[in-house]
Amino acid sequence: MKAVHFGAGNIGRGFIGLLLHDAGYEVVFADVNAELIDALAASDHYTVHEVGVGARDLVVDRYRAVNSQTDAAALAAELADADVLTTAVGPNILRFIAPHVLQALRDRSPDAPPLAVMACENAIDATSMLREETRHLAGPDEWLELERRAVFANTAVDRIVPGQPEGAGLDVTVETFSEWAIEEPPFGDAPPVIPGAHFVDRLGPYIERKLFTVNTGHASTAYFGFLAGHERIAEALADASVAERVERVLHETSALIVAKHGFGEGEMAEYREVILARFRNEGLPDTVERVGRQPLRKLSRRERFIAPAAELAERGLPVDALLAAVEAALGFDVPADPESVELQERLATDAAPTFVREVCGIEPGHPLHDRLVEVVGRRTAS
Ligand SMILES: NC(=O)C1=CN([C@@H]2O[C@H](COP(=O)(O)OP(=O)(O)OC[C@H]3O[C@@H](n4cnc5c(N)ncnc54)[C@H](O)[C@@H]3O)[C@@H](O)[C@H]2O)C=CC1
Ligand SMILES: O=P(O)(O)OC[C@H]1O[C@](O)(CO)[C@@H](O)[C@@H]1O
Repeated sequence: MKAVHFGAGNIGRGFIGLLLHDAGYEVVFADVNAELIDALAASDHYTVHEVGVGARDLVVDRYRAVNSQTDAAALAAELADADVLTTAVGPNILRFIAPHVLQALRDRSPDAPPLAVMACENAIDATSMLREETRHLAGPDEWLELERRAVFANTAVDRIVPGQPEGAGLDVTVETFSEWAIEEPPFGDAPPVIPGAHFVDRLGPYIERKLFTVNTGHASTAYFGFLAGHERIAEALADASVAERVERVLHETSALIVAKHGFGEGEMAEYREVILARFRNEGLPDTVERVGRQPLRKLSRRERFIAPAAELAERGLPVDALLAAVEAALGFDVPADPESVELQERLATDAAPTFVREVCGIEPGHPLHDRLVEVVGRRTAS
């Protein structure tokens, strides 16, 4: 069994690559980072170091590595007979993976079992996004033939993998917790066997609960923490004023998850506690700058702040804490993060309604619109 995994970064090596390896797959890492690919190609194993209760050191071996930018032939050869294709590259990068998926399907024997394609990104319906990009490249006639050669399944991935310390090499430090939920129905009665993952009938409730709790909570901690002058996430949450604002945000998003998906209030309270304890893990050298990275993506319509706030506003439920987190996100000024630089430039030039429409995707007339314009207007120059 072979899996080609795009993105040999933190989640790629520290989570998805590890679980595929443990499931018995020969893993082929594909990445555009030449230094990383060369290091992987020159090595025969790396170690995933867990930190937290019950931590273990886990060895990953039997992998190969291909530079997907410069070695198209080797990549195509690996993909042609792969069983599984996964990604952990970032949602904005999926469009660059689509040509490889298309090539893989063109080269695949029509008689081979379908390729299982699973995008493992922090985004709702990331695999569907990848499928749509691929379909678009193929055109309608060819797609009719090619789509039978793959199964596209959405997934939700949860494991905190911080930036790695200098000198760590290929080894990755991760938290002990991990969850990889995969929607089962697209596979019919033949889902791939990945013991570390779990298959669910409906992914929607899981991914929304995860994104609007783990990711909303983490990003809120990062933005409130950044403004309060903290460097690390654990340190930010030790600040009572940050923790209190994060908890208020999560009470709001939990109200949506309870109302929309039927999770119990008690169950959500426990879920929040587990998550906040994960963020407080002192063993994770996680920074507010990493967790707050790419603020424009995080402020977009289907993401962790605007999506729950919009739905709460539509239901007439409170959004004050979420709006406070949005305001904090607008103050994320990190010169090393290109999206943060663009954010600050837009705040200096855009009128608030323009920003709200173009960045947050909220149109006039939406119940969130006027309050969001007011919040953004406090940060814009005009
Ligand atoms: N780090 C974390 O704690 C978690 C991250 N995620 C998600 O996983 C995804 C990856 O995140 P990380 O691993 O943290 O990022 P990362 O930056 O460590 O890794 C991303 C990798 O993708 C590679 N890449 C970029 N463009 C590429 C391309 N065109 N083709 C092939 N590879 C390419 C980069 O070179 C890099 O090695 C993101 O969607 C993130 O939201 C999800 C859960 C947890
Ligand atoms: O690129 P993003 O969306 O910030 O993804 C990384 C986030 O995902 C998480 O691991 C949660 O699963 C957080 O640690 C981290 O903030």
